[in-house]
Amino acid sequence: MIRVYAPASIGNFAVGFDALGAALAPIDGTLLGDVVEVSAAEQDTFVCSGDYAHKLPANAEENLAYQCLIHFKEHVAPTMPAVKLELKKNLPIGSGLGSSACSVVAAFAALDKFAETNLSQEQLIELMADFEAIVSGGRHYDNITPCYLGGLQLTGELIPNKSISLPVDNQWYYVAAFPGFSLNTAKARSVLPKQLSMHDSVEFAQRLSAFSSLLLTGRFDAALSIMSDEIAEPHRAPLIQGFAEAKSALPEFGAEIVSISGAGPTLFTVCKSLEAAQKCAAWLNDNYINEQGFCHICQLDQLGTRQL
Ligand SMILES: Nc1ncnc2c1ncn2[C@@H]1O[C@H](COP(=O)(O)OP(=O)(O)OP(=O)(O)O)[C@@H](O)[C@H]1O
Ligand SMILES: N[C@@H](CCO)C(=O)O
Repeated sequence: MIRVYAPASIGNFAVGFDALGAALAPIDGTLLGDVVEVSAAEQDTFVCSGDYAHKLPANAEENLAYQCLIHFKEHVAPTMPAVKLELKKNLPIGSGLGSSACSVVAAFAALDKFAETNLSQEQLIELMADFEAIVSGGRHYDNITPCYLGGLQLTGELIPNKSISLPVDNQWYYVAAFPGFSLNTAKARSVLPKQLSMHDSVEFAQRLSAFSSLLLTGRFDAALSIMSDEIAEPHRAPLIQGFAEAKSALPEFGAEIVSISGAGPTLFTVCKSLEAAQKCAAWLNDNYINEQGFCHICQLDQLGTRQL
């Protein structure tokens, strides 16, 4: 049997709309992500279990992990014998934590291992991005590649091998707070402007290229000083109850950056010490999340998708 874990991720990472994403590892060792198990069976079987299974359509055909299995059998490994594929759905849907990417990445990585198809990294990433595009209302890689490869990834169609890994300060801590309600990614994309002015396009290019270069040359504080989301956050913040209040309250507790993870409603902070992250997490627990929400202090998951 093959068992694969794929981690949650922060899409956009503030400065890189659709182009920069980071995989998350809670520092308490919690596995914040989906697990897919593939084993031999008499006939193809799909099982969806886990804390958030009941939030997905009851019909297997509408489940992305099952769709990955069908696609894999039809187009990648037609001679693969029958399997049982179980998705343990541990991430909330529409959370901004790359939940659909997690299922897709875990499913294709597990199937590739089980069938020994040895797809190249780029082939797998393309396949994963095709499926992510089905539900999110746009083809973007910023959950797929960090989830698959780990770390912080500068990623997209134009980029050689689809992704370049960027370093971060290993003293940075990230607080990820899911408030407990969902925000559909396609809806959160529909509120964005369809076009950017010349000024905004140039500024976006400058910010992302400078941020990446500063990280690559180890100038981490300078990178933080220009880390802000001028593209998506202003349009999405009004959709997320409590975000504006959190954004103005958290710097007092040591948050260097407060922004939206992916399409939201998960909020993330970057903090330069564990103590600051703990204070931010305490505030978020008291003020941002409801009974269905959760909050984790994280560092980056450098391993990405792996066999358990
Ligand atoms: N295995 C799956 N995991 C997540 N969503 C799935 C899955 N299978 C089908 N879906 C459907 O795909 C849609 C995912 O919606 P959406 O893109 O808003 O969520 P998301 O990927 O969880 O968001 P985010 O990337 O912000 O975490 C939902 O309609 C959900 O029912
Ligand atoms: N970059 C995507 C991530 C979706 O999780 C967006 O912001 O819409």
